Amino acid sequence: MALKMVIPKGKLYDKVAELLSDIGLTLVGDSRNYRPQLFGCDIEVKLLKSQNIPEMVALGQHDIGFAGMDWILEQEADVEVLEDLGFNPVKLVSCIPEEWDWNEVKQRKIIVASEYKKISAQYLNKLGIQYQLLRAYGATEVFPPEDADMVIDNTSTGSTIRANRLKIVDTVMESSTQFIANKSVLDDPEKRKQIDDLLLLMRGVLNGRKRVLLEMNCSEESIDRVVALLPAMRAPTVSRLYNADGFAIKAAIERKLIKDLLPKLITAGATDILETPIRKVL
Ligand SMILES: Nc1ncnc2c1ncn2[C@@H]1O[C@H](COP(=O)(O)OP(=O)(O)OP(=O)(O)O)[C@@H](O)[C@H]1O
Ligand SMILES: O=P(O)(O)OC[C@H]1O[C@H](OP(=O)(O)OP(=O)(O)O)[C@H](O)[C@@H]1O
Repeated sequence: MALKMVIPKGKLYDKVAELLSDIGLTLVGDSRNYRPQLFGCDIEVKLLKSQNIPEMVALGQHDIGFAGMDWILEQEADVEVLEDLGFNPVKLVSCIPEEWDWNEVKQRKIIVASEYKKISAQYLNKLGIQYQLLRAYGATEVFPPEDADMVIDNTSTGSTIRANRLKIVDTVMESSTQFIANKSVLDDPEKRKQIDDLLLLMRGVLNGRKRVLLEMNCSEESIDRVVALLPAMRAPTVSRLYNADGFAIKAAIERKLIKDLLPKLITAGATDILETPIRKVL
């Protein structure tokens, strides 16, 4: 039977669609079609609001899906988290009006607006303060000061918090997009194999995005200096140049090291340096 996959519409969609495309599965459908086709495999796809996904996967309506960790925890969804994809990172923060003193606010009973009722209650209970929770349905940051004393909401750039003249008092949790599965589906050997294969390819793509492939030439005299600079996955590949003195070197290097590494390689004697993206590391 076809594997059933649920994909978040909204903010999380683009990164998930890009990942699927990078593993060779292309989503086809217009933006109002919530049942796109996934070409290249036997997987049935449906789009849902990301808040509905953890519950639907836990119930077994869908075998696998993608959802923010915030909504997995908020719904206490009993799903298997297969991989933290790291996409769309946010922090859930508690905020009060900019000019208020948090130590004073803590002393009285406060009204707290949030879309995350369970996570908020757990946080506020831990603080040991008196509160009343108000379920927000978006635009949470606009509630204070007239309609609430505090908000607990997600933030990415912080611009919505600043624009509404709020300040952060605590980080309640961090969240990013997770690849999840229904727990009992993993007991089905055929579906398990399909899911494991998807996971292998996704991890290959995520690892590939962290690295680039560097190729360069160098002379006999500089080879030891150049190789010593290369923090390759294992050891760099070194081969002799045909009909010439010197070597060709190839190594997969962490992307974040490249900026500092390239000038050092040139100083050490590397020439003809090529940097290319890596699609997958398996
Ligand atoms: N500004 C943001 N940047 C990155 N991720 C976000 C941001 N806002 C929310 N998210 C994440 O997106 C998921 C869905 O949140 P939310 O309901 O706010 O967005 P949406 O349903 O995609 O958007 P909308 O309600 O505007 O259609 C959550 O897991 C949340 O953590
Ligand atoms: O830190 P920032 O980069 O400003 O992003 C955070 C804001 O983005 C989301 O709002 P959204 O645009 O989805 O509106 P909503 O509050 O109506 O859900 C979220 O709920 C925050 O309000």
